[in-house]
Amino acid sequence: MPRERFLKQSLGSQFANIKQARILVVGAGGIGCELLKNLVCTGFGEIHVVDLDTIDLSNLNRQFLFRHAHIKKSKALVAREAASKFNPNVKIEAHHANIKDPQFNVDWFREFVIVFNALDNLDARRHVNRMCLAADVPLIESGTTGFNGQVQPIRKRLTECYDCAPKETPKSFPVCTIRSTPSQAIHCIVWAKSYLFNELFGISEDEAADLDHTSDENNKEEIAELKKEAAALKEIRASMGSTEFPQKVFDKVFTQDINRLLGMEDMWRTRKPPTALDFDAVNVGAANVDRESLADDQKNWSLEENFAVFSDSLIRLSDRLDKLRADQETGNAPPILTFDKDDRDTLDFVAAAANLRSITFGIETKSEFDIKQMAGNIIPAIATTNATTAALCVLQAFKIMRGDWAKAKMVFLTKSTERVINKESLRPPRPDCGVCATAYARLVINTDKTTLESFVKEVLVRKLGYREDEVEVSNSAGVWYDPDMAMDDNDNLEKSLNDINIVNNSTVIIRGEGEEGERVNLELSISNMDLAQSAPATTEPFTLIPDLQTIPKKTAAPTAITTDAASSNGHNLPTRSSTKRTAADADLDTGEAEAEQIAKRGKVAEEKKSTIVVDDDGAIMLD
Ligand SMILES: Nc1ncnc2c1ncn2[C@@H]1O[C@H](COP(=O)(O)OP(=O)(O)OP(=O)(O)O)[C@@H](O)[C@H]1O
Ligand SMILES: [Zn+2]
Repeated sequence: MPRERFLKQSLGSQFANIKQARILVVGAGGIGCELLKNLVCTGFGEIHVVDLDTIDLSNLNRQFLFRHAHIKKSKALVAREAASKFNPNVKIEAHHANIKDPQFNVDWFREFVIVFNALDNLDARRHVNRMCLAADVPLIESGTTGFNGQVQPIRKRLTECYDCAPKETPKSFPVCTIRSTPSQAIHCIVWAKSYLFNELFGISEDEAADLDHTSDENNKEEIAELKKEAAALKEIRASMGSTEFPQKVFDKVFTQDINRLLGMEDMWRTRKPPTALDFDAVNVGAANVDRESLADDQKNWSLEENFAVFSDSLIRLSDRLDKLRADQETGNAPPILTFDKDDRDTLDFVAAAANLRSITFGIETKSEFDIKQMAGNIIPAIATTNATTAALCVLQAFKIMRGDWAKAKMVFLTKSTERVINKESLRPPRPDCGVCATAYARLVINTDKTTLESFVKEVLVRKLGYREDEVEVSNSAGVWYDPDMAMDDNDNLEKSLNDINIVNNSTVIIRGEGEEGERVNLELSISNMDLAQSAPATTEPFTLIPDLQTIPKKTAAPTAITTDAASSNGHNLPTRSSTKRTAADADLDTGEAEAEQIAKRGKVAEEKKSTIVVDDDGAIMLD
């Protein structure tokens, strides 16, 4: 069959392995669709794809496995149907589910040769990272933001895991900035979306993720006032549906609250004070607004136009909530509305309210189009970036399938006039990573005579400094001791290590805390003292090799770097290393080292100023 012949020609002896391989793709979105197509065309034997979502109109421009007729259908199931047409020899299993669901347990992960992440959020990425570490399966992590893409191969013990490097988390804003002293359009957008919208139609502001309450303690008085303001707004919510409702809301947030703030003179010593708006004055002007012109979402609306959209969307949303209430079955929680950038009514309200607030604070207003990007944390997803990143994932997978981890690389795609694709060598695991760090030692001990109790008390507590009530002992047969099994009623304590499968040449995992906090995991390889030929002479009933005194402490999962909420869509690319690396270390060097590498690769085409390098994994780099 020609398809197989071509694949054999391009992949050589590796094709047989690829044909047998069972792999997992998590996410069937922008990268996932491209990846699935590549993997299917490459002939991977069995591909599982997991996605929890359904297809949306806005996915169709880049998630090319989906068509208009598929809107509202499961991404995973449609992706399977569409991708299997590329190569009927490949078995594709689709799971319309959350990868965090319990059926996708460690044993399930263990069945795959490689796992590919094609996700869009930190939480799911972290989960898959942990599962792959636990199952000891290689993971190829990938992500894109606009023109930037990144691919990171991850292997337990060998490379950094996803959590070894700090990750960007969406920025949150101090409550006082949002509620009292905005100075940028984004502050007013967050106010409209997370405060005003939620107080009127949703759940209270305390739940909003983009509000940071850490400095509340230092601003106790102002926070108390703000709580009163919110309570007064809740009372106004009760008059929803009445003809006075829009004016009541407007008066409250654009007149009374602003006047209260103006009364706090200290606040405006170094800042430009706001100007309260007057409902009647603006209302008169709004009568002449040409409603047709408001359809243009790239235009900056005037004060009156914002007012018209504000009042109109307020009525539309109130009617919707009223209808939901009327249709509600008794006994259920009261219905609420949630902001959705693609929901015209909610977007109109947030855009107009944000702009009216900007006007009161003398901040430049934004078009509805811009506000949609900022409120929805949208970064344009670029089909070409996704396609290139997916292709780079497969190239890394080939190396991993060959077991050639020395050649596997972290790959970066950037919008650059120099080199578009850059690579870095993979780094070893961070020794104190809260997720993947593990300490290793050999324990020579008499497994017939030592009981679990003396193992915990002598080796773990006395020798290694673990706390008896904070340590867990497990091996492939299960957990034998953990803090919830109190010393007194753990039936295993009297058993010998042999009896609980802690035998010669087996591995025991220790997790837990010492006096100074949580320790990285400890993996002990057991040698039975009677059988161990090299057992050193000792007065102790056991020997640790090396003679560990303590186990390093875990650090918290690093999330130190934050990014503007308006410029992150949760793709959350790990940042490219800023540390200088030696020529031998990195593949990015210029000068002699690079010339040597290029010469080695041997396939250099030079044309005036530009250089094309065909890398050993087939990637073409354009200088
Ligand atoms: N926990 C999870 N389990 C399974 N699939 C997930 C999980 N979290 C995210 N996904 C899926 O990962 C995919 C990521 O794709 P992508 O980044 O293109 O996002 P999108 O939601 O399709 O598009 P956009 O966010 O740009 O509108 C999505 O299809 C999403 O449903
Ligand atoms: Zn790690």
